[in-house]
Amino acid sequence: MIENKRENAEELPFHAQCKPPKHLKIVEEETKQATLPPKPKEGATEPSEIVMKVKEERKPAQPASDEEEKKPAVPTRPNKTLFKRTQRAGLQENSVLKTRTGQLKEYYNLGRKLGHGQFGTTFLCVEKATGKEYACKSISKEKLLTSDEVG
Ligand SMILES: Nc1ncnc2c1ncn2[C@@H]1O[C@H](COP(=O)(O)OP(=O)(O)OP(=O)(O)O)[C@@H](O)[C@H]1O
Repeated sequence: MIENKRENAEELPFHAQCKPPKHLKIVEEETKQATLPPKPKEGATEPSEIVMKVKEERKPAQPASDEEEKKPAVPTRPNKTLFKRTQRAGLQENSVLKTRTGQLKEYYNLGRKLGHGQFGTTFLCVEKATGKEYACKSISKEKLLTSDEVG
């Protein structure tokens, strides 16, 4: 069939005959890469159809490898950590005193509960030495940001 076409092609105008042989070479290379079973060369008369079949067979095989490659690139976890940060008190670890100050109750008398917020509870407390009143807010350590999270 091909040879017949080529013979006929020589009789036709020159510009109409150059392209078909080039397409046939490209299609044969792609079918080999896809390890398709050898097909009769009768399909060679319609190279565009063969190309479509090769692409369709590669699609189901590629999503698995694509997902593996995309997994580390997809920034889903950073978004989750950002979401967690908004749930925290916003206090940084290094804003907490490093030195021991003694027991709170050693210096203050804890009074009634004034109220509570999202991150902790606030109590009235009175300084023993001066009798001055303060609001003392108790925050869970889990609500504090670590230095890693601040970066
Ligand atoms: N100095 C204060 N005097 C009197 N009441 C106070 C004082 N500070 C806090 N309170 C009471 O305690 C409640 C909780 O205070 P807090 O500072 O924890 O509120 P918040 O900022 O909404 O908390 P969060 O930041 O954890 O959501 C307040 O709504 C208020 O009623």
